[in-house]
Amino acid sequence: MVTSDLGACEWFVWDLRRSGLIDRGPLDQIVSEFLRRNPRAEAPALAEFLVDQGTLTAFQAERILNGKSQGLVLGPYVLLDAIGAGSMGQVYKATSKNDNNLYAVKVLPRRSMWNVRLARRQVRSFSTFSHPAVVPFVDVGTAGGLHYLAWPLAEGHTLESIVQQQGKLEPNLAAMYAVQVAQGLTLAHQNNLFHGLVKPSNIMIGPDNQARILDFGIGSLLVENEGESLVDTMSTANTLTSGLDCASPESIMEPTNRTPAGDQYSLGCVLYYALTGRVPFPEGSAVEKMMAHQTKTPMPIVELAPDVPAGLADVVMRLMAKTAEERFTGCDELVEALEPFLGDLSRMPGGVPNTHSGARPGLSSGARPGLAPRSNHGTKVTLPTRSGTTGAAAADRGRPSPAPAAPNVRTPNPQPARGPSAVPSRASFQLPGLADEVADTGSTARAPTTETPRAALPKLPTRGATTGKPAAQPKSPAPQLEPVEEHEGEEAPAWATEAGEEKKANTGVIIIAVVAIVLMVAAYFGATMLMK
Ligand SMILES: Nc1ncnc2c1ncn2[C@@H]1O[C@H](COP(=O)(O)OP(=O)(O)OP(=O)(O)O)[C@@H](O)[C@H]1O
Repeated sequence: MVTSDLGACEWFVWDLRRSGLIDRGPLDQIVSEFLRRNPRAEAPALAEFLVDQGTLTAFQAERILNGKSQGLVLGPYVLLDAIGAGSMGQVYKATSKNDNNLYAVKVLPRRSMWNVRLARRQVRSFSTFSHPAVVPFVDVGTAGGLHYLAWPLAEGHTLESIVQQQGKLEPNLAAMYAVQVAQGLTLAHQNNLFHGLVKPSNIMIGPDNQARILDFGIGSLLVENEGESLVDTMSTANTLTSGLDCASPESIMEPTNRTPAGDQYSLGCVLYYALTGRVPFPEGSAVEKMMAHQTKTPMPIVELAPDVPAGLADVVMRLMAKTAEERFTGCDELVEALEPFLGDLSRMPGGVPNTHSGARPGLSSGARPGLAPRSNHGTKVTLPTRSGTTGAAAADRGRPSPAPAAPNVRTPNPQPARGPSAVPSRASFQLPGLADEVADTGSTARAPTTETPRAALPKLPTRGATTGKPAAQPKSPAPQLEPVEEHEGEEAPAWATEAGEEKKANTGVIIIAVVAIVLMVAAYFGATMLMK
């Protein structure tokens, strides 16, 4: 097809070709067929047609209509949708051309400092073991000036969102999730990997009721130091601040001091949150929270949740001991300590996962072929085998439904048709119903996740609405990285650099705030020491 045949759709088709989403032959075939039947069609109509018949996802179509055709293919990953924005960057749902599995791909803003060699070493570490509770860090790369990290896509809802919506959990359910996480951590620790950022938003509860630890690998990379860290200091500061509610005292004093014992402390905070519906130190500024982790005892669990067994509350307090020596000798000992509180889990909706199974039903990508079998890591808990999976929670995270795609079209399309669009302009186009769903990488707003909509959350046993304060403080918008390193010869996708200028001013303020926080903490402890 020659360009002149494309009419008003010309720019869109050119951008689509440039995006790399679809091979040119099949694309031209589909477009010429569409224009033969709709000779006066504008770009939005063509985009809608491509979405309807499964060639593009709504996310991809909107990007291209808005002139953001680059960066939709990163290495082997074809971005399908935006999942959410964290402190380091934007996370996308993607499919890999290598294996057609679904992945969560975290894209760092352009020019952020990067040490791919260290990250690749991390990836190799995760290839040596496998556990149902560990979502492994499987890939890193750089494409089109952007750095990306990949994990298999985990289905379900984060523990944070479940507690925010449904309130504190039944003690035995909270204990079960803690056991699952502790089992995963045990194996990771045995493989010389710690997490470093354990918190409720990093625990995904699958439709099979299996807890899965997200973001494995990031914490280690933040503390790696071979002259340069993985990411620039702004990214590190953002990530550390976002994890403050569950940060261990020692990691607050020295951010590179992240250890298995620190993971225990953080898991203690997570368990406290699940049992009470609030984090241990919900009040105050970042500095006050940092000090509270150092010096204060959280409100007793029994005051917030009288039905939590005293022994279980004791386990949480031991996990949250101020010094590493006072905590458990390891997460395997923790599993043993939690075992008596599992109670009768067989009546749980959706059943209970068989924690001894190597299968990973809630991971979209499944187990990686060639992984070593899961080692015996001293787990003594035997939970009843689950009788069935509700599956409801997986609805919007599932694989793309087979689409009537054109032959040889590379990208499967999981998006249903969204109805007619009346918005003709390239600059403002948004497919109906998606107006606020997609955030730019450069945006400071936290985009919604692809979690099942709140109304459709699986009904987990809880103890009614949370009393007192809200279950979790709404997170402040994630500040973005200041570009610190120019990668010569790499073309930056437009969508990755937009709004960068606007954020430079904010970054300066954030740096000053971080420095001020550190100085205040130092001054506080200096004064305390002097008074003693
Ligand atoms: N492997 C994964 N599978 C499914 N969803 C994921 C995966 N990893 C991350 N997500 C989701 O992507 C979104 C953004 O994650 P990200 O880790 O960047 O931010 P966060 O954990 O919410 O915050 P922070 O960056 O402060 O830790 C979250 O909703 C998270 O649940």
